[in-house]
Amino acid sequence: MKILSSSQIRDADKHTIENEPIESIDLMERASASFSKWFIGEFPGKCKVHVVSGKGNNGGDGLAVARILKRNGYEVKVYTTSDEGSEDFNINFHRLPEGIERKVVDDSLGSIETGVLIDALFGSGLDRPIEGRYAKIVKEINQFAGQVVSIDIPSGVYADNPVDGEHVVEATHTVSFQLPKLAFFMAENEKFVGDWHVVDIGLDQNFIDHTDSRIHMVTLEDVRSYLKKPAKFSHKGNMGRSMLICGSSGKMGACIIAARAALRSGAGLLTCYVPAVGENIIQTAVPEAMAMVSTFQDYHVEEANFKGMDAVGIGPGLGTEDQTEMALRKWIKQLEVPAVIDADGLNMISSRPDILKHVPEGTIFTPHPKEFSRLAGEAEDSFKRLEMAREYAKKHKVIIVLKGAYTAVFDTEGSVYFNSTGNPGMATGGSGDALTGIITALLGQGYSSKWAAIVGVFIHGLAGDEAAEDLGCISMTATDIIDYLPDAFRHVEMR
Ligand SMILES: NC(=O)C1=CN([C@@H]2O[C@H](COP(=O)(O)OP(=O)(O)OC[C@H]3O[C@@H](n4cnc5c(N)ncnc54)[C@H](OP(=O)(O)O)[C@@H]3O)[C@@H](O)[C@H]2O)[C@@H](O)CC1
Ligand SMILES: Nc1ncnc2c1ncn2[C@@H]1O[C@H](COP(=O)(O)OP(=O)(O)O)[C@@H](O)[C@H]1O
Ligand SMILES: [K+]
Repeated sequence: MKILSSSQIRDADKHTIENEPIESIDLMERASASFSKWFIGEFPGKCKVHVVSGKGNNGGDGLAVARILKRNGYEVKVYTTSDEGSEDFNINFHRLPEGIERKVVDDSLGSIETGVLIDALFGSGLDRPIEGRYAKIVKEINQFAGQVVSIDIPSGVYADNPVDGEHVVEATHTVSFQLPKLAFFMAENEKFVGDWHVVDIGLDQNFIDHTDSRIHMVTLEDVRSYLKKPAKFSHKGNMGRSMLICGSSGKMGACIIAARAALRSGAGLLTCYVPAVGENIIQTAVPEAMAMVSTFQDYHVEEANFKGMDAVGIGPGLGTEDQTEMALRKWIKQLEVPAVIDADGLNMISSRPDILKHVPEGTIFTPHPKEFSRLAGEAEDSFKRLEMAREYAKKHKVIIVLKGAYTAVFDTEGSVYFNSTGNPGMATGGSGDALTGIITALLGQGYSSKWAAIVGVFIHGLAGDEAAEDLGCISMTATDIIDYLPDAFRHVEMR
């Protein structure tokens, strides 16, 4: 699914009006009906609804929603900041039926104690920080004890840019029209956006498909169409010979997690290259994997032999000893197969950036934001980090998997793919190691680097979601994510 900017959505809006054709007021009615349908599903008890409308089209949506909800049996009160506004606002203002209490407010809504509040103050037309009387209204909205539902976008949030004002609505839910907005994927907007939902308002899909956007959200359908089905005559030798270079004294757990995740992701033959301390551990904990053992006891020093491998994963539990760093340099120089580099592997590259020039094109880096800032520098906000990661991936010809609540995969051409699975239960030690194992296994099975990363991240999050459903976010561990990988793969395979 594409993510379009505000101006691209406005173009889609205009195009739909001219080509469907549909009157602008009827498109507003369709959007408001879609919102109302969502609202009625979410709040089936006919609660009291307070609709706060600004004078633009977002406010116009609010007025139409007020009318539709009233018709559906809700007790509705409307607060407008003006009795006149955009053309479609005016039409909907006059369409408000009897029985809806209405109030034109200056800087205060008055006391609102119960019910649900709908925020239709500002939408995608916001072009400056909220101040003055509007700021006071936003303050009151945020003091309201009940749930707040924002139409299209919380008032004060920009779709494509960081928030720049102090006064921003903190919604419980945001119901966005047609597509999600880039702002929803940014960590600092979580408290404004709340849970977000998308409702279809029938904008021209063909126009959207032909609109040039390099920002995507990965859906189940995308992953389904890229998931490789094992061939009938496949055998362990052609399901990928993968190697994980991992482990050091005290960090063998990372290696076990990555190895188990790789095996649950279809790795045909898996070899774990470990320091001597890890031999018994890995052979006992993961009997399906072969062990290649370095001569040194506690950490990696040796040159690994990648001969016959289809894919390599480097990083889980490696540590950052000087000798391991020298070994990493050698491994990278002799890499001839697709590789994923994680954790300490990335930290060593950060401290010795000259290693970067030896990293083959298409290698996957999987940093969390802290590791990314070590690689590329601190970012002021998530929007800037997105641009930095995009530039980094293009410049160094690597795939960046920037991990977080919405993990983003950046390809070498400047496109970014936001993941749509996963949950806070995955914020637990070892879940990144599981991801490295999954991606290594997919690389070994012949997925391109880009799709190994996109599919791997999606499956990893989906396994986390399945685990959370049974075990809850608080108790689940990285091992649980691995245990639910079979469910996740089956879920994607199901047609
Ligand atoms: N295709 C779609 O997605 C569809 C979209 N639709 C809906 O339209 C919404 C966009 O509507 P919109 O363009 O009228 O903008 P909106 O946000 O209501 O603002 C209006 C005015 O507010 C003002 N203003 C701005 N900032 C301000 C500030 N800080 N403080 C004070 N005032 C400020 C500014 O006027 P100014 O004061 O500058 O003259 C601006 O013109 C969209 O979010 C969705 O809900 C649907 O109806 C149909 C299909
Ligand atoms: N709140 C969250 N929602 C969804 N996924 C998350 C969340 N927090 C963490 N994750 C996922 O869990 C993994 C954590 O990886 P990482 O930070 O490397 O942890 P570790 O080093 O402990 O393995 C990433 O894939 C990340 O996307
Ligand atoms: K709004």
